[in-house]
Amino acid sequence: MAQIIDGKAIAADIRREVAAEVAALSSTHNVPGLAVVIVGSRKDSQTYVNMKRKACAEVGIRSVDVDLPEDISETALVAEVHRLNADPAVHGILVQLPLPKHINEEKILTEISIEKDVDGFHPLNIGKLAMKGREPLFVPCTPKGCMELLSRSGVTVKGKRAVVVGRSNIVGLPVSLLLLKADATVSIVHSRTPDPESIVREADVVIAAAGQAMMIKGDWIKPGAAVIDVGTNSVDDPTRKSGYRLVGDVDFGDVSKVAGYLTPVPGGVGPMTVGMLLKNTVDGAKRGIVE
Ligand SMILES: Nc1nc2c(c(=O)[nH]1)N[C@@H](CN(C=O)c1ccc(C(=O)N[C@@H](CCC(=O)O)C(=O)O)cc1)CN2
Repeated sequence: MAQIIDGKAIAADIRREVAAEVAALSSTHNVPGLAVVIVGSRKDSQTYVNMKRKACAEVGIRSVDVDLPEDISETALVAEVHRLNADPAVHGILVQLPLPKHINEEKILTEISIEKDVDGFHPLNIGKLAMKGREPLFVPCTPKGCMELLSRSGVTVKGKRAVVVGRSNIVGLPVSLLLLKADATVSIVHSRTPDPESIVREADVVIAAAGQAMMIKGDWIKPGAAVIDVGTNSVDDPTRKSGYRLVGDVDFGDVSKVAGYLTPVPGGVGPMTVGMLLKNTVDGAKRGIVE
């Protein structure tokens, strides 16, 4: 049976570490500030933004709440980002994704100052992540959380075969680059890969980020492999009051019989996304202090 990696507990450790750093910074009148920007009223985005704002309050980060209407123009949103870029009390800027269809996401992410890009999505930060010998100012939160879950569980990736399932800009691509930087031998499988099972079966480390509920079965997994499930898919569940439940990209019951390590959904990677955002904000604040 796999050892279950408790993302909630590891994220709580990270929050304690961040809170101690925030207290030290605040004692020298350098309170870290995070702008949390939401456009529109998507329910899932509101949930995530509320989680981020609450987490800031818990660790002592000053959250600057920016709630903008669904029909805001791209020009007005860019102006808002520029205002936050210029605000010395703001050390990090987080624009919750996805944005409404009429706004060019890439344009907005490119306008965020790279020194405040705590999401790590600016093309310059991603570019540096992709280059050997270069380090980005910030690493995207979910991929960074995956690596942290592995290292804090004693799983080394150096010299191992790692397979990433999915190639999104938010998770699949950056986590592949992080694994490569950590000296793993990395393959990416995606919707156009023939016979993905046979490639996943070679992996010592699997990162599942395809967005397909319970796609990865036990017979895809090499015995003893470490499996990190990034999927958050809601499926109907009439036995629940809400009528649904969250499941990952991994068939948890099946894979737990084969894998060496496995993250649950919920309670695995999700809480780490917020933990890493807090950590990035503190790192940004420390970098911004002029002695
Ligand atoms: N600007 C960004 N937008 C989005 C990001 C991001 O990193 N930056 N990631 C996702 C959503 N996300 C954070 O924004 C996020 C997703 C899930 C969780 C989480 O803790 N999930 C819980 C379950 C929560 C629930 O019950 O609904 C878990 O997995 O245990 C946190 C943050 C897209 N947008």
